[in-house]
Amino acid sequence: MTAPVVALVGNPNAGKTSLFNALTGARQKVANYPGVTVERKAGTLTLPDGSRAELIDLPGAHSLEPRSPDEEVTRDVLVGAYAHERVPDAIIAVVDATNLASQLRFVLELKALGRPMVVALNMMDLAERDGFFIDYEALARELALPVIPTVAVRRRGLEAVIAAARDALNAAEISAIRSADAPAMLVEAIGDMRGHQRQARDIAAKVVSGGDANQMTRQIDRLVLHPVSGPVLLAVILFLMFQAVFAWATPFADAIEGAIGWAQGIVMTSLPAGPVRGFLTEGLLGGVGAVIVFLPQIVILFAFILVLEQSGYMTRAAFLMDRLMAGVGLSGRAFIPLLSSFACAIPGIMATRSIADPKDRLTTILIAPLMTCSARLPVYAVIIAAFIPDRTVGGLANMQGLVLFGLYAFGVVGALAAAWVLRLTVTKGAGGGFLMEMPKYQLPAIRDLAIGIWQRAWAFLRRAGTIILVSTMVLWVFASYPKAPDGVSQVDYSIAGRIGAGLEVVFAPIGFNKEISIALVPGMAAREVAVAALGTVYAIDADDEELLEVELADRLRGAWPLPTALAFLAWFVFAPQCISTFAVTRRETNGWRWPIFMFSYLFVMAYLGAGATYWISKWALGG
Ligand SMILES: Nc1nc2c(ncn2[C@@H]2O[C@H](COP(=O)(O)OP(=O)(O)OP(=O)(O)O)[C@@H](O)[C@H]2O)c(=O)[nH]1
Ligand SMILES: [Mg+2]
Repeated sequence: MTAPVVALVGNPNAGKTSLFNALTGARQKVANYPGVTVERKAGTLTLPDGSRAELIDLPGAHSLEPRSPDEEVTRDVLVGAYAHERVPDAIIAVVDATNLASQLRFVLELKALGRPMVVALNMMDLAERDGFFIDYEALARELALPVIPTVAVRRRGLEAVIAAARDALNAAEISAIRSADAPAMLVEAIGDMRGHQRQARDIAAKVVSGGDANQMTRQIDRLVLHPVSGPVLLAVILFLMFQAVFAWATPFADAIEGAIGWAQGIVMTSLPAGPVRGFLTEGLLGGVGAVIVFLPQIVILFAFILVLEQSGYMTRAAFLMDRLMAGVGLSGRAFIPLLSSFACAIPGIMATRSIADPKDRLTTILIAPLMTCSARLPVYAVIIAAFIPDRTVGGLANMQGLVLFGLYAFGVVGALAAAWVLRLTVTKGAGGGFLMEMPKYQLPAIRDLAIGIWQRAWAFLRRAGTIILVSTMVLWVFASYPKAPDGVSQVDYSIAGRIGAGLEVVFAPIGFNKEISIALVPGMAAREVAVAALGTVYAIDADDEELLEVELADRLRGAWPLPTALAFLAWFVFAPQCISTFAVTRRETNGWRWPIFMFSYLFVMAYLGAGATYWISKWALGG
């Protein structure tokens, strides 16, 4: 017999994924805002008798009538709309105990599907904190379902949930359920929306007493959402974040840099000159090493983002930005996907599945790459370190941090401008309103934070060890051969140099030299590769001593005029993203049309942006 399938279903942000992770040992993304999970995820649940079940985590939904692509997934899984997938044999309905009154309706709807079901009354700790008293035994009687109080993040109530799920599976004649006509049950389940609503209200009135939903949350929000103090607070938080990225990272980055230099020294003294030594010092340590130096900055940036996500602040930021976003025809819903794009555009584009309106969603997908993904941080950081003085301005702000903040801001402004134009042309249509429940505030759990940071750091290092390493290796070969005769620059003479010379024709008008033109190509594989590529290209043309003594930033400072450096930064603010972004755009929009459009418009924006930066700064500097 195949293992039975159990699905976790419930309203957004009720704690389904937290429960899923606790029950299966998975580490799927959990965050304190609705719409985190947008696809079906499966794991294995071990039942008390040692047998196994497949546990499925689903996107949050409000009902079986989907309002957005992610809610559609939930409905389709429940009714078995996917040919290759079995209808779940049992449902664990996850309910946020502090929002029982509004979430019970969905539970009643699910119950009408006629599948064996267990209710996990989650977030009981918060219900207690807010002074609710919930008579869950009475609730079980009213629903005629087992109700288990749980605290997913403290692993409370897990055994009871598993036991109840097993009982539900055992009691049911599974084969009979499997053959039941799920779509017909669905029609019936949705049919009685009004009745469910009334019944939900009646039940909640009977079993919930006391409690002031979210009193603390309301008090904090008075400050955080205030028309004046709200935006000020948001600006302060963002300012601190970018300052910290430079200020706190420096000692760690210096240590990593030191270690790389030390390793280069060892390789040089212990290996004879030749391709192996060349690759190790110029490609691996000079190239990939130049990227790894930015690990501390990535970690700091993510620590900030994770704390903001977990605390519940992110949705408030979305709310504060809503006016601005509505002004360019975006819905407030677009905020979270755009915010995720600061990590990487790929999860950002996936997160647009929680946007109901198709044109709204398409616009958000198209502008997501303009949000500065973390892969661009190394690019910005190396140029800033080389060209922007490490000075304090106005007594408290570090200039490098300010410039970094400015670059992120440019990306956002570019995105808003692009959205505005798109909304008037290609994705014309009415914008949606702001429909998003505000999550309760919570202190982030240290363990979750640590896991989140570790996952990001590890993902970065893995990229360095795979895609960045391979691209750098290829580039090193192309830039090292054929061998140049004495007195001729190796890079100029190499294959990469000749390709670069060809590209330079295109890029010279915006101030780019041959080395930059070479670096842009592998930079398409992953942004950081541009840094690795510059590291490698300049290392190949440096002699041994120079390689050991001079850091990449200093080498760039010697080689580039300031307008070129600024144009290079501007290019990366707008430039078409990596190949993976186009691949995911193709998947989410079902075709090549939109990814090609995306590439083209970003290319034009980057070219014009970099060109304008180059010529204006050249003129301003009197060149
Ligand atoms: N205090 C407390 N917090 C919880 C509990 N369960 C989940 N959380 C928190 O609630 C937030 C939402 O949890 P998720 O597991 O992402 O919720 P979800 O139902 O999967 O949300 P979507 O995927 O957006 O539908 C996170 O910040 C969790 O840390 C709980 O029992 N008690
Ligand atoms: Mg989830």
